Amino acid sequence: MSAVRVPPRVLTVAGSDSGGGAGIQADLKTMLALGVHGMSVLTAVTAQNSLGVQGAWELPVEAVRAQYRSVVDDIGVQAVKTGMLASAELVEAVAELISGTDAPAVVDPVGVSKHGDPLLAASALDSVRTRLLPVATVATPNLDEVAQLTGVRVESEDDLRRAAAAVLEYGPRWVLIKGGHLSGEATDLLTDGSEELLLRAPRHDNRHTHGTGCTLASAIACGLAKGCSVPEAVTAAKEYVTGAIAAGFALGAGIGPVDHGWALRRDTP
Ligand SMILES: Nc1ncnc2c1ncn2[C@@H]1O[C@H](COP(=O)(O)OP(=O)(O)O)[C@@H](O)[C@H]1O
Ligand SMILES: Cc1ncc(COP(=O)(O)OP(=O)(O)O)c(N)n1
Repeated sequence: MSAVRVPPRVLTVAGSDSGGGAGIQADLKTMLALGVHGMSVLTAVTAQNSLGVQGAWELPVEAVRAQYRSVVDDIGVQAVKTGMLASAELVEAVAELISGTDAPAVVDPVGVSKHGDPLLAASALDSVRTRLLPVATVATPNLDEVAQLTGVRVESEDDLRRAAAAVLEYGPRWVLIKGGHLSGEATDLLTDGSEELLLRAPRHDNRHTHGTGCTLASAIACGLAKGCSVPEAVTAAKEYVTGAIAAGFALGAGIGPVDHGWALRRDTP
């Protein structure tokens, strides 16, 4: 009789993207593609498509707490990933829940969508700095989020180091500064303040990049849940997101999604 295999379990705490390219939908697709059991705590609902965000509604704090407790107290988690948290109240509640959970946390401090639509209230920035970043195993800000959180503007690869140092001041164990919005190669910097890893990938000339940040952060959480070190998990996640961007496809009239299924097709003869 063969033993029943129980896959690692990963929880995403994030908002819904009705268009299926980012948010909870991107996270769960990434988790399926990378062989873990994905679970979700919904924080907000967005009406969203390839053209932008047409509306957003956050959930009550008690609904977020209840979902989290249902999952963690019964099923258990090997890693948690956070995305859109919308308000200071939700940021603080989620930070408190994570601090009481014995699992690594990947914090994607989502601020605005690719189209410039706000996904986090300006009044929540301080809670992200002082409550959420300190409980992160890895924080994954993009360049706009770094500027919002620290005031550091990144225009070159050298600036990535200054940005990373500024984010580490808030207490995450590691920070991955995503250089996807820089010109040239798609270079990200991972550091814990002593070890440093520059992750370079060719820039794909593909406009269908909706959901890149959510996909990368979820893939990191999957690696951590499988027992990888942070540098190993980030290296594998970068390879996954790069492939997903290369295979991104047109949907709607605007920016289409990355292709979460590309690795499944590669791995399935
Ligand atoms: N056109 C691209 N080609 C290759 N990699 C990219 C491209 N755009 C973004 N990336 C990579 O995708 C990941 C997510 O980065 P980014 O798009 O900056 O995040 P966000 O979606 O949070 O704005 C990073 O690893 C970044 O380097
Ligand atoms: C509901 C929701 N959450 C997060 C985002 C931002 O996703 P990201 O992966 O950073 O991708 P872009 O929106 O920048 O393409 C979102 N749009 N919606």
